[in-house]
Amino acid sequence: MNAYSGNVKPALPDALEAEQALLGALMQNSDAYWRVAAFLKPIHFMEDIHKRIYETIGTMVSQGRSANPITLKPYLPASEMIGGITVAQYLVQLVAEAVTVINAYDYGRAIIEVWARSQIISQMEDIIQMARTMPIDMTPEKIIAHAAGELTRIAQEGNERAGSTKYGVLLPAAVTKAAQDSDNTAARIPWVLPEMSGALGDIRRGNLIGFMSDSGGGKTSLSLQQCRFAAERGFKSALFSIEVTEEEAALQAAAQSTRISLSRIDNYTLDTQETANLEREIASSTDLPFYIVGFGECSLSDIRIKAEAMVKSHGLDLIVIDHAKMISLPNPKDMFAERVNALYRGLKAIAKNLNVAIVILIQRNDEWKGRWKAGGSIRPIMGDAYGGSSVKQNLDVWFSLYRPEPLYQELIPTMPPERVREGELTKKQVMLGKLEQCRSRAWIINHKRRRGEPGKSPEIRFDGEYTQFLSTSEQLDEAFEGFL
Ligand SMILES: Nc1ncnc2c1ncn2[C@@H]1O[C@H](COP(=O)(O)OP(=O)(O)OP(=O)(O)O)[C@@H](O)[C@H]1O
Repeated sequence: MNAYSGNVKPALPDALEAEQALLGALMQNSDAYWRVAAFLKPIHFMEDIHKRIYETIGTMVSQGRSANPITLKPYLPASEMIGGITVAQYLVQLVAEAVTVINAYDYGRAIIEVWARSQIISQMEDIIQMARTMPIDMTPEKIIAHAAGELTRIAQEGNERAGSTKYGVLLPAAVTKAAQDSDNTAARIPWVLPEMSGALGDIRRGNLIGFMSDSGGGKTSLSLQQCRFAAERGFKSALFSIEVTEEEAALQAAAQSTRISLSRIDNYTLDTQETANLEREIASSTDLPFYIVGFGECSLSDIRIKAEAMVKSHGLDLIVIDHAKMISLPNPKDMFAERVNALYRGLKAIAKNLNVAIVILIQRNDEWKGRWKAGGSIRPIMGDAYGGSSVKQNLDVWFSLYRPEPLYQELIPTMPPERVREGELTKKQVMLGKLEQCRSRAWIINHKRRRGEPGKSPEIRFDGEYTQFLSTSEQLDEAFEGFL
């Protein structure tokens, strides 16, 4: 291929072809990006236009979009000329001449090796120059230290690029990091309720956490509590609210922390004491790093842009997104399940790239009603998720908030009258008994925990007046679990 010869240094001629072959392969099959993404960065490319193309491909693929000459064109200087053709024509040519996507990893390795060689050469030229001229503020020791530092930097890229560091090299670093993290309380964000930390472990940066419940189950309520709780401990937290307005969310958070009835705040029918408490809450929340970000209908890339801007401007530790069903799905031509998976993959990529924890709220579907009619349990299972249980693979932690009270309240009026023998209870009476048993009770059901034991289902409390979840030390015992 000779459409674009660029300014490759004669001593290192092979990078250009590898760069072209890799970009062509990535535009043929965007999934191949993940074979190189862990070690290859735009700066490793020699050609400036290749850096831009690779960076743009990375952004699009991370958002779950496919990257090809058509979709990339608006983000590149398409009409600019290179080697006698436009950038748009060059993209098409790269795809047409791509040999295979199977070798994407090898092309990536070839690119970074040429990068490392050129870095070594240029560092050595600087060192030689420094040793020859010996500037006034330099000593041989300083030159050696500088050279060692630069070579170590290049070598570290080498380790990363291999993507296959030896166990014996990796282990000491992993042990040191685990020890540092265990001492470093700033590395992990605690859950608002100790029962949740016990069942789910602390919240870790870079993780994508799925939080499922029925509509009205309490996702928004618990999320507001969580964000405020984390912010009080210095973790910068944001609720990306797609469903409720910023003002509604703020009032609900205030009801929780002041324990003023939410309906009284909503209607502003407050007594003097409540007004004073609300004023105190306003004063004490001024410096709290708790952000409520209102969205209309939005896409994954809207979320990425907002999150990135917030990370850059004031830093961010935790983002809760309310909720998955409100985000428009990428890749309209694909099957539904594949599109939902692309959404979760994109969210995971944002969490990892920005080093923030993301909690995505997941609406539970109504399939439990069919199970109940067939005599089954109404407890949430993974298949109840919007998008199905396959979303599990992109989640580091996945739990349900199970609050049976509103579910029984919904079912009981639908039950037909029934004749029973004297002394026996109708099914409706049995259900009413269950409803009484689960008033103000809720459970955290752990579906998946990448690091730790799954399977715990601790009980918590819900106080509807303030839409506030509270701690309890009780566990869901076997007998009660069967009963529900
Ligand atoms: N402004 C309010 N006034 C009174 N009760 C409220 C208010 N907002 C929420 N609630 C109640 O709090 C409970 C939990 O609601 P929440 O909005 O947290 O659930 P959710 O899981 O986020 O629901 P959805 O998915 O439908 O948004 C529900 O029973 C709801 O009726």
